[in-house]
Amino acid sequence: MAELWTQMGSLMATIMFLYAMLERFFPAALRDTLQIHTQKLVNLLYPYVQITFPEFSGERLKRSEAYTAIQTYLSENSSQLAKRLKAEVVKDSQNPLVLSMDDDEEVTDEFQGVKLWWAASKTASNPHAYSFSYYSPLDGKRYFKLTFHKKHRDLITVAYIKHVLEEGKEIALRNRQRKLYTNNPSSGWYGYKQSKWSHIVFEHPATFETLAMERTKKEEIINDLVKFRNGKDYYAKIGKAWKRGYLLYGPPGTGKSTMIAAMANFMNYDVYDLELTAVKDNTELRKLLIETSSKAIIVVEDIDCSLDLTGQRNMRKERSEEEEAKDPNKKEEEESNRSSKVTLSGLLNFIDGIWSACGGERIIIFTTNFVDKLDPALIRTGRMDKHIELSYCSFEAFKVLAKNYLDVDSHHLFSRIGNLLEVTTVTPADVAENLMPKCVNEDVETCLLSLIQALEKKLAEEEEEEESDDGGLNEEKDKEEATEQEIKNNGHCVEDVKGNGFIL
Ligand SMILES: Nc1ncnc2c1ncn2[C@@H]1O[C@H](COP(=O)(O)OP(=O)(O)OP(=O)(O)O)[C@@H](O)[C@H]1O
Ligand SMILES: [Mg+2]
Repeated sequence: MAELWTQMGSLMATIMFLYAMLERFFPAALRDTLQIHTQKLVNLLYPYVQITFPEFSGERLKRSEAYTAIQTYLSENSSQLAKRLKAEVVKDSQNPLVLSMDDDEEVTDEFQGVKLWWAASKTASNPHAYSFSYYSPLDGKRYFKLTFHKKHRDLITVAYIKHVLEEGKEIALRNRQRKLYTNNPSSGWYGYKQSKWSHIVFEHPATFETLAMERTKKEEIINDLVKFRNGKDYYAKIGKAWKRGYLLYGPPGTGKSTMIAAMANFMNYDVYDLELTAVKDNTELRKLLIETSSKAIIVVEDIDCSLDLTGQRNMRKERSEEEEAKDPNKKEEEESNRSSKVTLSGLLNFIDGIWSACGGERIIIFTTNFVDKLDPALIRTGRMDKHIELSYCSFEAFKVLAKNYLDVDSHHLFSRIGNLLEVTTVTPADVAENLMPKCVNEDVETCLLSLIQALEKKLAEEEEEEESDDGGLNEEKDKEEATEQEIKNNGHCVEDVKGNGFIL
């Protein structure tokens, strides 16, 4: 291919030279005719179209998104074909060292049976140019050049370039280092380089495989997520924003937070852990939403506690004057807290208002220990599309934990554990804690026996509790019977303020 270009190049140069000569020595009328014929000759001899994609574009010399996407696409798809590669350290990537083709290198690609050529090039640098900018427009600029036969013009300019840009962005997203974000208090939003969200690298190891849960339930959730991920066109067709809400509910330690991590890992999404109590008002909530990216899970943990802000504020009002005199700054701070209010309607707007559609491909998850406490408006279908209950440890869930912690699929103690799990209410967190070897040499049997011991203890406690509850009931019953008897014997009975019956 390179040789072909060289030959073509010299031929073109010759034609151009002849054309310049003719232009100089021939009259205008003849020149026009010659120009038309020269162009025809050029088209005949050079049937290729070239498109260049410069690295920097626009007045502010912003790095072109198209260039970055093409570079990523070519690194993944064609870099193994290139003979000369360059290695670059890329920030925020899972694989920090990325290989791409070097300057003046060339690779081929194929699209729907059509062959195309990509070349990485750089314009000659101007030694006399002087600019304050590191990427001077006058200096050597990098660009990609795409060459293809003119008969495929429509296919390439529309479908192929779209495919390359989309694929490039998709690869970059796949290879990126995922982040766990948390919202900053708004007092810090306006400082130098301060943003609304702070982040760290998201590295939670939970997966659906390690999640202790019934297999059918797990599969149902996975299928739901897959359907959502592939549903871009479907959501567009039905005119619905591309987002989905999950409500995870259940007692503490049943795996709600673990499931969120497993979902994020499965979907390859970032996680935005929204601390509602740090959000001043509905406007701030909206601003936070706008600054989330797509392919993200927005989480509000313990939604029942987060929304109960008014109660907390009323309590603050009751600070004594003495305390305020001691610390006037604190008073100011509390005043500002008092003025902060995220309302239920603000939260509902956050979930499915008009702004919530920006960005797309987002999952919103609420967690709670007390599903009955939530306002029905918050969790109605359409808002929280799927309600998932995480409950006490079943035998099936135990088997997943045994595999995770002890690497065993079966054991003669399993049936005893199964029987105990049927009659006790113990969380996967408790089971996991007991399965964890306490010392280096602890074997499987010892760990399982320690779990059995813990389960038996829990069962005994529950039985004792039940008995004492029954005892209480019986006591009450006896009291009632005695009162009735007294009435029969002596006359009327009224209750005092403490509820103790006494006889008139
Ligand atoms: N279903 C589960 N599968 C695997 N591990 C679990 C599961 N449930 C709990 N665990 C273990 O217990 C620990 C606590 O679980 P997790 O934080 O997910 O519970 P939670 O339901 O979010 O509790 P809370 O309501 O208190 O926030 C986890 O670190 C994990 O090791
Ligand atoms: Mg949790």
